[in-house]
Amino acid sequence: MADLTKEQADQELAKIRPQLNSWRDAYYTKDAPVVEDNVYDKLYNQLLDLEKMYPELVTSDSPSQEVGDVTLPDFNKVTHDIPMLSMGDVFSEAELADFNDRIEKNVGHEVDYNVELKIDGLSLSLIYENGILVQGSTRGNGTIGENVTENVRTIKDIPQKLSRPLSIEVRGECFMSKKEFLRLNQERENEGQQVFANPRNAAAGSLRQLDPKVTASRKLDTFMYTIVTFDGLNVTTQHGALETLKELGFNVNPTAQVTTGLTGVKNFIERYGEIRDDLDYGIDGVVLKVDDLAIQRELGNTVKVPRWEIAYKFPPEQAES
Ligand SMILES: NC(=O)c1cc2c(N)ncc(C(N)=O)c2s1
Repeated sequence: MADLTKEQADQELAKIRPQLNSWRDAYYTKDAPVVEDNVYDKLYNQLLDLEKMYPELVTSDSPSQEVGDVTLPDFNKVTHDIPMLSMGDVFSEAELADFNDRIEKNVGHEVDYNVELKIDGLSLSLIYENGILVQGSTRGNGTIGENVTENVRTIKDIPQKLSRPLSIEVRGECFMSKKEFLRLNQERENEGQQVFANPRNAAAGSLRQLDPKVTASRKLDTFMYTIVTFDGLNVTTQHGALETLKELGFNVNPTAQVTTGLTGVKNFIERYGEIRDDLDYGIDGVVLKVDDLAIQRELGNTVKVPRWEIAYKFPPEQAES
């Protein structure tokens, strides 16, 4: 490529990057390559030449910054600036009442809870810069997770680009539906491979894959439920955060409800405890979160878990006879 001035190179790159990204997204996320490899490679090499000429023009959403289909010997690690904490568990209504009493004593009044299903999957963090997905990672030990960005790009319900050019982090659960779990295990059995024990293991084994093409061959889903950083967002409650996540293009579980104190929580637990087997995704409990985000911040976290949320756990599902 004849030497271009920096401005000419910048203009060229502004055309080449989105074209390569859309071709790559089609390849990974829609199982539908739209160009021959040699066409993609030719344009990709033009991008590399220009970025070599002017390294300062490399952007985080450039295809050259993604690992692409290289199979890594191991995952790159990421540090969670805000730790991905686990959550306290309770197993009875009495313990739930104790949790509520502690909160009311701490804040001095009754609080609203946002009540959500606890999805039986694995935690996922997604980071967007100017609305572009730049990193997907697992929880890991809560502080150090695995970089699974290329794998995340193959999950169809995760937006590669937000409906607004926001720089935010969001978190949720990656899971495999019971239907996909049965299909995958049948396929593995037909191929003489070991089957997965349950949908959660299958989801973890599919997301934590070194080869994104393997992840792309399995149908993973997500329910996003937390906005970690709120730059450019006016969100004051957890139920408002779920509405905003939906507006931004994320998949959000539709069952969440706001209750005043524990009123209604018992019914929610009983209802979903009864229809649990009919859902196409696994749940292992119900999560109560103080709905007001300012009160969440006031309550803060203990060393290990937030004070403002609790998981009410269902008894383990009866293994299918
Ligand atoms: N470890 C955690 O903090 C959470 C874990 C989960 C989970 N597995 N499913 C749903 C939610 C939710 N709706 O908030 C949470 S929160």
